Amino acid sequence: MAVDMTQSTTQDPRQQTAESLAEYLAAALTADLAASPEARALLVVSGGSTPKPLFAALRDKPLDWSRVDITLADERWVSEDADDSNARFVREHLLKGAAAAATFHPLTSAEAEPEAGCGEVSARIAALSWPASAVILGMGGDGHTASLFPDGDRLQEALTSRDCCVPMRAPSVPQARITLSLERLRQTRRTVLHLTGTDKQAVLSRALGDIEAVSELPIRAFLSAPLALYWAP
Ligand SMILES: O=C1O[C@H](COP(=O)(O)O)[C@@H](O)[C@H](O)[C@H]1O
Repeated sequence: MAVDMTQSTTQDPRQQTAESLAEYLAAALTADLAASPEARALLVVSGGSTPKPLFAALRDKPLDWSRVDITLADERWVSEDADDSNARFVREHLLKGAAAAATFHPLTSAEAEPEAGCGEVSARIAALSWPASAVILGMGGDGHTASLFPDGDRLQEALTSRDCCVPMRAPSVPQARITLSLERLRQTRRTVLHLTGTDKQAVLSRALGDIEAVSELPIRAFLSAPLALYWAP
C-alpha cells in the first residue's frame, strides 16, 4: 500500500485536513481539464458527515466547474429531498458558489426499489467520462466503504461485477442502497480515503493488518493500490 498521509497539526485538524484535500482535488481537476479544451473531469464523492467541511472548502476553488461532472460512490434509495439523501447533501454543500456550474449525476431513478432502477442508473453513470479524476471514499466503523457493507446481500456481486452499479441491502442499515461496484470505483486516476476520528484510525489499522479478508472489512479492497489518506483526529 502506498500511502500519502496528510495530517493536520493546527488547532482545527479536521478543517485543515479538509482544506488540504480541497487543494489536492482542485489541482487534480485543473490538471485533468487541461488535457484538452473539450476535456471533462469526473469527481466521485461520498456521503456521510465527514465530507461537509471538504465540500465547503472545495466549492469555490477557481476552476472551470462547467466541465466537471460529479456523482456519488453510493446512495440510499430515498427521494432526493429526504434528510439522509446523499444527493441532497451534495446539492446543499458542494453544488454552491463556483461549483454550482458543475453537472451532478444522482444514483437514483423513479423506480421504487434499487433492484428495479439499478440498470438505468448504471447506464447513465457508465456514460460519464471515466476514469474519474478522483474517487473520494469514506469509511464506516464496520469497515464499509461506499455501500460495500460486510453484511451486504450483494457484497460479492459488488466486489466482482463488471456492472457500474449494484443494489445493496444490509441488516445493519435501514434503507436499501445502491453502490458503485469495486471495479467502477477503481476506474480513477486518484483514490482518496477521507477519515476523521481515532475510532476510524483503529478500524483502518485493523484493516491494514490483513488486507486479504475483504468481506470482513470491505475497505481492504482499496488498500493494495495507491491511496491518498487524509485523516484528522
Ligand atoms: O453510510 C455511509 O457511511 C460512510 C461514512 O460516513 P460518515 O458519516 O462516517 O462520514 C460514507 O462514506 C458512505 O458514503 C455512506 O453511505
